[in-house]
Amino acid sequence: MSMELKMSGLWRYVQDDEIHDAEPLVKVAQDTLESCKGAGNDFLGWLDLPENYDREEFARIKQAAEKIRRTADVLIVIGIGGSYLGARAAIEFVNGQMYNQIRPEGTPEVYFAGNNISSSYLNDLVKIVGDRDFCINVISKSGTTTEPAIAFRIFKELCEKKYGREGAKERIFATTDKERGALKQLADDEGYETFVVPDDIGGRFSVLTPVGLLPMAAAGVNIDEVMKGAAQARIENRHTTDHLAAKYAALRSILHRKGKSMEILVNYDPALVMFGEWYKQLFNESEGKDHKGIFATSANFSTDLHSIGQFIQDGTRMMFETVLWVREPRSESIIKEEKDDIDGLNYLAGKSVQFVNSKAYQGTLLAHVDGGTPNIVFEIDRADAWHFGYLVYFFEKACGISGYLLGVNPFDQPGVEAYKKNMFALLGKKGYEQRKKYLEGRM
Ligand SMILES: O=P(O)(O)OC[C@H]1O[C@H](O)[C@H](O)[C@@H](O)[C@@H]1O
Repeated sequence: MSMELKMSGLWRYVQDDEIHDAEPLVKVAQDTLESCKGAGNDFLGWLDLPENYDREEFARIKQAAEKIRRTADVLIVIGIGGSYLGARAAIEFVNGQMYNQIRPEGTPEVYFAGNNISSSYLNDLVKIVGDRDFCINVISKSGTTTEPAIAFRIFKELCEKKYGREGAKERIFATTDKERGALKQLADDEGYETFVVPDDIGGRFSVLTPVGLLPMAAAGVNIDEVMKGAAQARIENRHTTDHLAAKYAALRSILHRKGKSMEILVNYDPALVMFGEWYKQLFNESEGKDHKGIFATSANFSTDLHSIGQFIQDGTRMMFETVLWVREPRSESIIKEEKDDIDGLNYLAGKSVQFVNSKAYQGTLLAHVDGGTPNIVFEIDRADAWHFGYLVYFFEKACGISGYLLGVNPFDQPGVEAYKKNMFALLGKKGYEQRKKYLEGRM
C-alpha cells in the first residue's frame, strides 16, 4: 500500500457518521476541482501534471543536471517560497538533512540562497563556495521577487568574475515564466539555458515542474521515481470520495468546525523538516484568506517534544496533529549493552533506534489524544523519491479539495502582497511615493 491512514487518534473527536455526513460536500468540492470549474481554475495545471508533463523538457533537465554534476562542486539554488521549498524538501527527504556532508558520489553540494534578506547568510555562502567550481539555478516564476533578485546579482557577478561572461552562460540555469518577467528577459539576453514554470501552475504547486526537478536531479534524486510516485497518487486519489485525499480533507473540515484552528504536521525524522516547511506554504497560502482557514504549522519530534510538547499536551486546546510516520529509516542503528548500566539503558540493548522512535511515536500519540489533541496519522514505508512524489501530489490534491470545502479560492495569495507594497514604499521604489509618506508618518 502506498500510504495508510490510521484513525485511532480520532476516536473521541470524530465519529464515523460525521465522516459519512461530510461526504456529499466533499464530493462537491472534489468535483469542482476535477472539473476545473471552481475559483482559481486557471491554476490547475498540477492536477494532471504527473501524466502530462513535457517529456522533452524532462530530458533536458536530466542533461542539465548531468552538466552541473560534471562541472560543479557546488550548486547554488536561488529562489523563495514555491521556488525554493519543494526542491530542498525533496533533497533532504531522500538523502537526509546532512546531505551536503554525505552526498552520493559525483553530486555537488547544494545550497539555497534568495530565501531571506540576510547579508550575513549571503556572505557565508560566498565563503563556502570559495575557489571551488559552481553553478547557479535561479528560479522565479514572476522573475521579479526581491529576495532571489538580490542573491542572483551577487552570485551572477561572482560567476562572471570567475568564468567570464561566456563561461558564466554555461553555468547559469534559469527557471522562470516562458515569456514574461525580468528573469526571462535577462536569461534571453545573456543566453542562459531556461526551463519553464507553466502558466497554469502556481508557485506552491510547482515542485514537480523544473522548479523542483532540476535541483533534485542535480543532487542525484531519481526524478523518474518522483514522477511515478506522483502519478500513482493521482490515480489513487480521484473521482470517488473513497480515497485518502478526500478523507483527509473531510477530517480537517470536521475538526475545524469543532474549534481546532491549527494543524501541526508532525514528523519523527529530521529528513522531513523541510517537507513540513513545504506543506506550511501549501496550506497557508491556499487556505488562509477571507479571515478563514486552519493555521498550518509543523513540528519535528522527538526534538520538539522537549520544547513545544508541553503546549501540545496541555495548552490552549486549539490544535490537531497530522503525523507523517515513516516505517523504515534510511539506515538502522542498534543499541548496545554496557557492563555498568549507569544510564539505565540496558533494557533496550539489542533494540534498534527506530524501535525506540516508534514507541515515542505511539506513546506521544496516545498522550496527545488523551490531552485533547486529535491525531490524524499517515504511515508510509520509506522516505524515498517515489514516496516524495506521492506525498506531494497527495497533499496538493487534499489541499485543493480542502480549500473548496472551506469556500475560498485555494489558488491565489493576495495577502502576500501587503508587506511587499510597504517594503517597496519604505525602500523608495518608484511609484510608491504616496504610500512611503503615509507609512513613514506612522512609524
Ligand atoms: O517564483 P516567484 O515568482 O519568485 O515567487 C516566489 C514566491 O513569492 C511569493 O511572494 C508568493 O507568495 C509565493 O507563492 C511564491 O512562491
